[in-house]
This record gives sequence, structure tokens and C-alpha cells, in this order.
Amino acid sequence: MADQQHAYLTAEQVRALYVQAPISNLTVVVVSTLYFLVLRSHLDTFPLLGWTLLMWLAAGYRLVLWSLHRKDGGKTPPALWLRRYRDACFAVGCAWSLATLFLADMGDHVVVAALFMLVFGVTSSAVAILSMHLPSFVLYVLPQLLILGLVLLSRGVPELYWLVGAVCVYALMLTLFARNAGQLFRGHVQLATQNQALVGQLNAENARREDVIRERTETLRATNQALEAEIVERKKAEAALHEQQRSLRRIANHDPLTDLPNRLLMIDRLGHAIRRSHRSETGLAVLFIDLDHFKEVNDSLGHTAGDQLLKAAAGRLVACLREGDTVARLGGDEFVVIAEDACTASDASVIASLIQSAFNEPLDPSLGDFCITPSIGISLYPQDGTDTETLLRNADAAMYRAKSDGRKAFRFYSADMTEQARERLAIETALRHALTRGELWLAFQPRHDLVSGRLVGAEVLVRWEHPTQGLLLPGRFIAVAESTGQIEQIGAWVLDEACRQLKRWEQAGIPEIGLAVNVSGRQVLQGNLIETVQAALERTGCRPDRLELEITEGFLIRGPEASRVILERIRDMGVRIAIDDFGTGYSSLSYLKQFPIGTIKIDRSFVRDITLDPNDQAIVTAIVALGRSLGLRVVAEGVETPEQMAFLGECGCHEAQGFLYSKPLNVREFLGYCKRPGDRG
Ligand SMILES: Nc1nc2c(ncn2[C@@H]2O[C@H](COP(=O)(O)O[C@H]3[C@@H](O)[C@H](n4cnc5c(=O)[nH]c(N)nc54)O[C@@H]3COP(=O)(O)O)[C@@H](O)[C@H]2O)c(=O)[nH]1
Repeated sequence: MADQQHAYLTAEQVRALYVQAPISNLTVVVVSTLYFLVLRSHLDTFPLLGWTLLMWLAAGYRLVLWSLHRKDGGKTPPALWLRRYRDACFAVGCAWSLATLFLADMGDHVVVAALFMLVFGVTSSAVAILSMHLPSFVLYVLPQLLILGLVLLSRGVPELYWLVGAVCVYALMLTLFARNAGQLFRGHVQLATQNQALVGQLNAENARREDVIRERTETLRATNQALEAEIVERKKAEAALHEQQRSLRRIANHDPLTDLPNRLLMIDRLGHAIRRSHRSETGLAVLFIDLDHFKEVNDSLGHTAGDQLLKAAAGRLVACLREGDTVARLGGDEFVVIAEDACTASDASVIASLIQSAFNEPLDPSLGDFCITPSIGISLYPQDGTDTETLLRNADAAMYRAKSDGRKAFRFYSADMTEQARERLAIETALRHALTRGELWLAFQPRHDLVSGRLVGAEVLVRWEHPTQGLLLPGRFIAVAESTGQIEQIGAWVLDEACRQLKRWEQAGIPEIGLAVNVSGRQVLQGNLIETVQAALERTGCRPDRLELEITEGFLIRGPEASRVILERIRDMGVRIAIDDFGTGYSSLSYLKQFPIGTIKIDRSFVRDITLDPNDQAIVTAIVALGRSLGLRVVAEGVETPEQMAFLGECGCHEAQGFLYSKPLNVREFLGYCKRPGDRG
């Protein structure tokens, strides 16, 4: 800082000295010329001219310096210019002092006056011009006053000593003035330097702050941009979250396959509908819909086709209902319709009929031209229930009644259905332990050859010795077992047990008889029937040709493809396949060609009135002819009278079973039946 200040001071001194140079040196030239003109008549011309020229030379030298300094443009250090100027001042000062040397001896007053004027004028003016650089001032003024003092002393006049003193005082005074002025100048320069430094610092600080501000502005802009981007991202995330919540709500409330409301939403809507009906004192209906035999269709066609059918069923339901009504899917093939707005029993039956008609056409022609029928149960608010649970439970019970009444029907809820539903639940619960507790047993209904009258076999019919209700026939529990899946276990046990009996009888020397075991559709499609039959045969060592499996015609019509393969594999093991309840189906008979069938069993319903009803006679005759022409054995069921037996024998039916021969017998009774003399080979 001090070096900087010193350099600045030097530069300022140089600037101040050189700026005065033209005026002061021209003044020197003019004054010396004027002196020459004034004094030339008083002095010798040549020394005077010499002095004047010397003055010009000295002044000229300073002017040359001034000019060089101007052109230098700051290349030469200021200290050098200062030294040069100082030396030039000394030269000019010495030149001035020469005037004192040769003017002092002049007795002429004018000359003396001019001399004093000159010395004092020149030296006093130097205060103003050279005070900023004391050495220059001193070197300029000192020679002049020193020579003057010495000249005055050399006169030897005592009064002049006082004058010498005055000159000394004057010299001192001038030097003090010059020093003070110089100090003022330096102070000024110092202040200027400090100001400049301060301004520099301020500028630097300003620049730094501007940099900081710029930096912070940049950071703010970047932060702003990041914030804006974050806001955009947040908005996007919020929108996505909103959408996700919406779709989660939708997923939570809708069935993903059909997009219909699910159980949760249906219960909510039913609650609302009940409250609305309560306020407006109107009625509403709940229709519980279950598609008949859908499980078998689903299993045989595959789940993709099953899904397609369910979607089509949902579409049919929605299409035939009013806009305000709710159609919901509970799962599987179960749907619920909530019909609001003053819905009475007659309105509900109209809706149920509409639904039934909507299913008259094949649901999805691309999957085949078969139709799926709905079984519908209806409960009404308020008479059948005033809360969601009761209304749904009662509609469900009514639907079960529609099923047990032969399906493809609708039924209104009645109080006895609750009892039926309770009983069904009790059966379901008790059935779980029936096998392990040994409560099931087999009955055997004999089957006879119609030509020879010989016992040729028996149909195996399961019985349940219920711990509290006593003997239960299959009609009480097989449907429940089928709907819960327990049929697979029960069916496997029946097969195993039948094979074991066959083996025992064979070992006991009982004439060659066969056993026909009922197999439900669910066993074929969902269970592992092939493995079950295989295992039963292997475990018991029973001959496969002694075993026959009875499959209902209804099942064969509904689920051809998958079951065909399974039954073929069983047939290939040597086990025969029989069609049970033949003639009750209403579809084409083409399945007779497709399936590995060995036996047709004419349904009891055709046999019952065979001696009275010509239609039944025609049907039975046709079935027998069809069976024989296809090379199948034909068995008539439910033969109760000798006339029926005679008619069947006449039209060529191979075998018969029914109460005429015997009711289903337990194993001991059946053994006795076998040992009757007439029945032995
Ligand atoms: N999946 C399985 N189903 C089985 C099994 N056991 C039986 N069933 C099915 O239950 C149905 C009813 O059987 P059931 O109550 O034993 O009735 C049989 C006979 O008692 C009855 N029958 C026989 N002869 C006559 C008669 O002359 N008149 C008359 N009114 N009824 C008679 O018919 C039933 C046998 O019929 P079908 O099976 O069509 O030959 C039964 O139909 C089976 O489907 C089982 O183990 N698994």
C-alpha cells in the first residue's frame, strides 16, 4: 500500500511539475529576454546576451523534457522524470543565480532593483510551481539566494549583513511555505490515493457483490427452475396418484373380468337402495342369478372361454335391465341384480323373464351354439327382509330352490327356503366327517338280462347313515357334495369300495357280475378320475371289464371335448362307459359317436308309462333301435312291472333294473340275492 502510495505520489508530482513546465519556462524565456532588453544599455551586451541565451538554453532544456515526457506515454518510470526535472531546476536556478553575480556590482539603481525583483520574483513564484517536490524547489531556489547572500556578504558593509539575514529568513520562509504546500499537495495526493484505493475497494466490493448477486441470481434461477420442475413432477405424481387411487377404488369396487360392481359395491348400493325405499315407502327386488352347469362348461371349454362366456353373460344382463338397476358379479357364475323404484313381485317376475329370454340365444356363438340358462332367486323388500344380508341370503335360498326344481327357472323366496338353506348347510358340515367316521355305505341295485332273466350286475348307489337323521339317500347330499367339491373324495371312495366288493365276490365264487358306479361331471373334469380309477383297480386287483362308469347324458352334452379324452383313457383301461338318464337331454345325438360309450341307460321317466303312453313307447323303441344299431348295450331303468319288462324285452332292450327285480340292497342282502337259485349261472 505504501509503495503504491509512493508511486502514485511520484506520478502526481511529475504530472504537476510537467504541467506547469510550458508556462513557467516560457515565462523564464520572456523574463530573461525582457531583462536583456532593459539591461542592455546598462551592461555589456555580450555577457548579458550570454546569460540570456543560457537562460533560454536552461528553459529550453526543460521544455524539451516536457515535450519528451508528453510523448513518453508512461513508458519511463515517473521517478526518472522527477530526477530529470529536479536536475533541470537546478540548472535553471544556477542560471538565474549567474544574473546576481554579474548584476550585483552595478552601481546602477535600476539594475540592483531589477536584480532584487528578479531574485525575489523568481524564487517566490517557485513556491507555487515547485513546492510539490521539495528537492526541485530547494535546488532551484537555493543557488539563487545563496549567491545573493554571498554577494551581499562579500561587500563587507555591516548594514548589508542585516540584508543577508533577511535573505536567510526569506529563504527559510520560502522553504517552509514550499514544504507546507508540498505537504498539502502530498496530503491531497494521499487523500486522492486513499480515495482511489477506497473507490477501487468499493468497486472491487461492488464487483464482488455483483458477482455474488449474479451467482445467487443464478442459483435462485436454477432453484426456481428445479422448483418449477419439481412442481411439474409433483403435479404429475399427484395426477398419477389420483389416477392410481381412482383405479384402486375401481379395482376395489369392481369385478376385473366383467367390470360390473363387485360384492362390496353391490352391498353398498343395496344398502342405499333399502334406505331410499324405506324413505319413499316403495319396494325393491334382489335377484340372485346363477348360471346352470357353468362350472362344467368352464372346465370343459377352458377358463379363457369361460371368461368370455361370463363377460357375455354380464353384457346380456346389463342390456336387459333399466339404467338405474344394479347388476353385480359376486364371483364365479353368480350375479345379483338390484331392481329399484317401486319394484313389486310382478315387476320382479317381468325382470326375471326378461333375463331368461336374454339367455335364449347362445352367449357366444364363436364358442358353440349351446345356451347357458340362468337359475334366478328373488327376494323382495320389505316383505322378505329389511337389511342387505337377509335380502341376499333369501334371494340365494330362492335361487337354490330354482336349481333343485330343475334349473332354468326363477323362484320367489318363501319362508320354508330358509329352513332348506339351513339344512343344506348342516348337510355340508356333517358330510365333511361322513367318510372318516364310516357313515357312508354302498347299496347295490340288481341288473338283469332281459332275455335270460339272469342277474348280470348291479348299480352302485351310495347311502349315508347320518348320526342324527338316520339313512339319507343321495338326493339329500350328492348335490351339496358336488357344489362343495366333496364329491371327488366321496366318488373315489365309492369306486374303491365297489372294486373291492367285485374282487371279494370273484374270490367267493359268485357268478360273474359287473358293477356300475355313478360318476358326477365334477369328478370327470376337476378330479383326477383316470388316476382314481387306475388306483382303485390296482389296489383291489379287480378286473376292469367288471366295472362300468355311469355318466349322465346332460354332462356329456355340456362338456364334450375335455371329458372325451378322459373317458377314452378310462375306456382304454378296459372299463366300460354308460350314459345315464338317456333321453332327458335335448341336444344332438352326435356325442354318441364322439364318446367311447358302451351302454345306454334309458331314463326311468320313459319307462314309467311305457305300457300306457304311445309316445314313451315310440321313444323307448327308438332308443333301443339306436343303441343296437350303434352296437351298444341298452339298459332300462325303473322297471316296476312285468308288463314294462315284457315290452322292453319285445323291443330288444338288453337289460333292465328296477323295483320289479329289487330295490337297492346292502352288501349282505345283495349277496343273498346273488345266491338265489334262479340267478346262478
Ligand atoms: N355321483 C354319484 N351319484 C350317485 C351315487 N349314488 C347315487 N347317486 C345318484 O343319486 C341318484 C339317486 O339315487 P337313489 O336315491 O339311490 O335312487 C336310485 C334308485 O333307488 C332309484 N330306483 C331304482 N329303481 C327304481 C324304480 O323301479 N322306481 C323308482 N321310483 N326308483 C328307482 O333310482 C336311482 C337310480 O337311478 P339311476 O342313477 O338313474 O340309475 C342316482 O340317480 C344317482 O345319480 C354315487 O355314488 N355317486
